[in-house]
Amino acid sequence: MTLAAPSKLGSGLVDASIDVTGARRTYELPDLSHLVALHDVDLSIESGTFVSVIGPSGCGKSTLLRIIGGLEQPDAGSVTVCGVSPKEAAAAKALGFVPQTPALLPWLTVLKNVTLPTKVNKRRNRTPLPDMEDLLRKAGLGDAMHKLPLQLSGGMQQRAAIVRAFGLRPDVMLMDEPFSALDEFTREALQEQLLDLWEETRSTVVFVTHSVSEAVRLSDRVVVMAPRPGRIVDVIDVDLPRPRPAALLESPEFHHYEGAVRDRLREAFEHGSRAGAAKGDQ
Ligand SMILES: Nc1ncnc2c1ncn2[C@@H]1O[C@H](COP(=O)(O)OP(=O)(O)OP(=O)(O)O)[C@@H](O)[C@H]1O
Repeated sequence: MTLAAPSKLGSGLVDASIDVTGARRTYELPDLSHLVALHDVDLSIESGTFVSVIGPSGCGKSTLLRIIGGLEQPDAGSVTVCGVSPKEAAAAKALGFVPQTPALLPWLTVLKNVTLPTKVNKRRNRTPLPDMEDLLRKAGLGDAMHKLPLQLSGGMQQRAAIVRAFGLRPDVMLMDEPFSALDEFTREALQEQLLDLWEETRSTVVFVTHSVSEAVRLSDRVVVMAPRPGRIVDVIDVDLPRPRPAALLESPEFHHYEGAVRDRLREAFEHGSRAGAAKGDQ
């Protein structure tokens, strides 16, 4: 399903697309050998699309996310976000980031945590910011907004972190395994809330995950990566209707896409193991 792009971006930039062309990232290791974390990666993401990135551990998912976010530079190739360099996009406050752990400030209430970035970040040409209390209520945190993070479960803290990130109305949202520490049911509930928030904001999302069902449920497209060297081996379009309630996970159509992603992922794992064995890895 192709989603309509927002008519005007909050950051004032033109179009919330992402273009990665021929990106390569090599790390020098302590023994002076080189590890190719990303090898000639090409990826085009249309504005307003939800894209998941999945692949075996060490295949370069987080490296790709960091490069898109401007936190690392590729050794070769180019990256544009909203038509400009990642650093320019970050400076225009077009980028949002949700890490694996919520990283809330422990001495501030949930409400103060989520409103702090909107007070700190001065933005030009921005569309009005959402009512954060309303967003917290929609995320099921209505009764928790005046509590401190330590009084909340891990799932509630991560929900607050997601509200905080979406509250800035970023044009592009980068999410690095935000639900990895949560149990399956909390995870499913948060997927639903994330989709609700995304329906409102229509940010372009790049979401790193190890879960096949999570990738299929959330995404318009699933990018499958393989390691040694880190690269994209397939991009699978998920043509399922939205909204996608939990009941959809039981449907034959959903299982079809899960099977397709799992097959490609299995190949990526097998290739990674062969390449590792050839190099003498354990
Ligand atoms: N700063 C660094 N210095 C050296 N090697 C690095 C560095 N950052 C990442 N790597 C290596 O690059 C490869 C890709 O790492 P990356 O974290 O992008 O993988 P990933 O797919 O996100 O893994 P995971 O699923 O385990 O989080 C890995 O082999 C990792 O050890």
